[in-house]
Amino acid sequence: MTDRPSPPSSHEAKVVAGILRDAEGRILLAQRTRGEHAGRWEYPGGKAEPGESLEEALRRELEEELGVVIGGISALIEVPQTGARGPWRLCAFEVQAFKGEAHGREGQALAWVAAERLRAYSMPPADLPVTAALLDPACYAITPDLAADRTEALVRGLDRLIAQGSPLRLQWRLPQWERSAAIGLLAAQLARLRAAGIEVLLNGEPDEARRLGCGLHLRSSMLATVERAELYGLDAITASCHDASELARAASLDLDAVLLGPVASTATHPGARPLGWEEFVALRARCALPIYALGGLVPEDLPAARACGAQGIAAIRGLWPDQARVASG
Ligand SMILES: Nc1nc2c([nH]c(=O)n2[C@H]2C[C@H](O)[C@@H](COP(=O)(O)OP(=O)(O)OP(=O)(O)O)O2)c(=O)[nH]1
Repeated sequence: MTDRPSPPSSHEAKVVAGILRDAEGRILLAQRTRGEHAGRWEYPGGKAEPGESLEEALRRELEEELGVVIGGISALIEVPQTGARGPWRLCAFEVQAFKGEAHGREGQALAWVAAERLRAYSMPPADLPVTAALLDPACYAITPDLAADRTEALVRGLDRLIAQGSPLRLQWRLPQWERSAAIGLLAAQLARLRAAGIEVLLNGEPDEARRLGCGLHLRSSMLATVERAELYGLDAITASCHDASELARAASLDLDAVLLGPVASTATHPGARPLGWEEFVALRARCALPIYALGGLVPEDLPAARACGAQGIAAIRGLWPDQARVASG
């Protein structure tokens, strides 16, 4: 587990936002009536006042704006951002219970939206990571770098991932394998992975992913050269990023998420300088894509990752089940 990040700086403005659900599980959005994002939809809330805790601010804002009194809350994600007026942070909370019927007390329109419809609503950029935290897996596993004769070990690992039963993205990356063997095994495994709720992204070419009907992961060298038109019709697309210019490139291609790292030192790239959480936050603040933190991380790092604006963690060792047995057996 990595060291916890230092707390956000005190000069950073905080905006709190609440995820409220109705009896059918629909989520409440409010339409902004003024300012830069007028007309866009957001998770209800507003700016925390000096000296106020985040919970106090959320309680006050939701009472003022919606006329509801909230019960327990839990942190979902914090999204550090850099705006024209300096650094600020969107702090989103799941609201476990509330009293009262939500109504737009400031003249704003409200909508209760089924989770799978959230992305149909135009939102401010900082909300993209919040919506992704609600909808997409927090864990992004990468296949271990097994030798080409280790099919059985790989399939055993997949069996265990499926048995775990938790939502997952899985990058199919087998650099030591013949291309046709790597793709042939994925074609044979794809249906059962998908049936288990595992979303597969092929580390490879757009055409290969299109033929298989799976997602695509772009290595950073490919991120630099790929054209948007080549990505047409693909499921989820992610990319490897290490700096601000790669993040900007990924944003310009409107990718679904990126992997940013290494956050801590990792055996996969022993010579690479770790970013650390502070640098991760600084890079995250300049970009509004969902970002998985990569490099030396394990599931216990998830709360720290979410507090730094990460969608979750991406890992080979940290997420591949029973790695020791796969490596030796
Ligand atoms: N409440 C809320 N605000 C959000 C979200 N996403 C996002 O970018 N924001 C921004 C819009 C505003 O600039 C700021 C919220 O402050 P506010 O609701 O008190 O708005 P305001 O009119 O006083 O501020 P401003 O637009 O004049 O800057 O955070 C979100 O999901 N919920």
